[in-house]
Amino acid sequence: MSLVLAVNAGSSSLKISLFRRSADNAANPALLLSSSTSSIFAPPARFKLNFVALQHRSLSEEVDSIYDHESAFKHFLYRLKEEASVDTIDIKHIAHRVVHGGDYISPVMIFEESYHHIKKLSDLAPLHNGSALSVISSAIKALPHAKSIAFFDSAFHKDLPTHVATYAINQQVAHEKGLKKYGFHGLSYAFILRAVAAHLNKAPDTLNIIALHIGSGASMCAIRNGQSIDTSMGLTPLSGLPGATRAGDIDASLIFHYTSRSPAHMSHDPSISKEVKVTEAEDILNFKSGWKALTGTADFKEITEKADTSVLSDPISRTADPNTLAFRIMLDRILHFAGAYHLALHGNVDALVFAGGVGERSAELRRAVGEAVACLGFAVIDETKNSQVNDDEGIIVDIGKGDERKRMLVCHTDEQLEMAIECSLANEFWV
Ligand SMILES: Nc1ncnc2c1ncn2[C@@H]1O[C@H](COP(=O)(O)OP(=O)(O)O)[C@@H](O)[C@H]1O
Ligand SMILES: CC(=O)OP(=O)(O)O
Ligand SMILES: [Mg+2]
Repeated sequence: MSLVLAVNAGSSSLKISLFRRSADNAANPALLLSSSTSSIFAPPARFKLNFVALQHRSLSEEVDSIYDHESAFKHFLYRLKEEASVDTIDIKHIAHRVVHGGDYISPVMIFEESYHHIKKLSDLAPLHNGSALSVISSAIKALPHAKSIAFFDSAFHKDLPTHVATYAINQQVAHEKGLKKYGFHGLSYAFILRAVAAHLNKAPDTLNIIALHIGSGASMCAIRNGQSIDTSMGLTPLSGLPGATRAGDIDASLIFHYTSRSPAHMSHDPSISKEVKVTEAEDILNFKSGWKALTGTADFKEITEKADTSVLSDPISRTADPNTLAFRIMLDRILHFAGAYHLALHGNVDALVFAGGVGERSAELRRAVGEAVACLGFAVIDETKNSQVNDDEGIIVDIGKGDERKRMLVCHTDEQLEMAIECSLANEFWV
């Protein structure tokens, strides 16, 4: 038996699915079980395991001993041994989501060289690559017979137009240091493209999509003829939309002012800029910002429940309530990119697609975005369909009122399944 274990280390979660590959139907790996550990850095972490092959028997527990991705992975292996009749020797491949691939534009087997390449990129994805590597090392130790393969988030954006990928800085330095827009959430966008193409019965390379992946990390992507032509994250997953603990786009100078000790000190000491340590700046912008910094919670559901959504359509709202403000900021930044991507696609858009933990679950955010983009010719959201979207529905849910205008869709994105499909189809990994 050939089993593929697909492991997705997100910034706040570890999602793992186990698939069976059959050689004569490699494009459709069969899901055997799935697991998710959420709130990894907001203890207690919640661990869930769902045995699809066993009438969906499931297990859900709070686990005090989980405090990072590696301990979450170890807990998964422990539960796999205890609860599932899976012989781990049958796990022939482990597909790992790695957020930053740098120059790697297709999946690679983990050997010493590729491991160090990913490690070198850790500074460019501080919430991700290190966590993924800790899980990769742990997996190699626990399942030494299996091939570990890295699948990169950045790969989907490999053909970004040069003018989109280039920052307006000294180009010699940019080339030497690889300072350009890479873009992330690519496994999710590849899955969304695949799923929307199947839903609309169109070839992926004819599809134009504005995709929103809104989770702890949030980004958007303009897809033209099946290819990413722009995306909101950049050199690192920090830029673009705010996230749970990420600032998103700011004036780059802000960080120098943020970290200065006091205005008096600043005006008298010309060497003030030397005080700003890169690590401190990154720590602030990646871990101590975002909607958690605005409201005190990383849980967008709680923010939505407390926010006063009645002020959303007021263009000059001056709300000071933190939850309303956090919601309003997300909406504002999403609309900023939606407008830009609509133009980049010359208004020729098949669908706007919501995905990610927030995108798939926040009917309020979808409603607010829907009301705003309707003026661009998108289908009006059917509130009954919108409020009834749930995790158990099909992969794509059409929440529009059913006309043939630009569609409004929700996609239950599945980065693990995307990796399993890509892994199963890649003959070079099966020789
Ligand atoms: N019902 C909900 N409404 C709004 N946000 C939600 C809901 N359920 C979960 N979320 C948010 O989804 C986010 C996690 O998204 P996810 O895509 O799973 O994260 P990760 O970036 O770790 O992959 C969390 O910020 C959580 O608060
Ligand atoms: C790239 C990124 O931000 O990923 P995640 O949303 O899984 O944290
Ligand atoms: Mg994620």
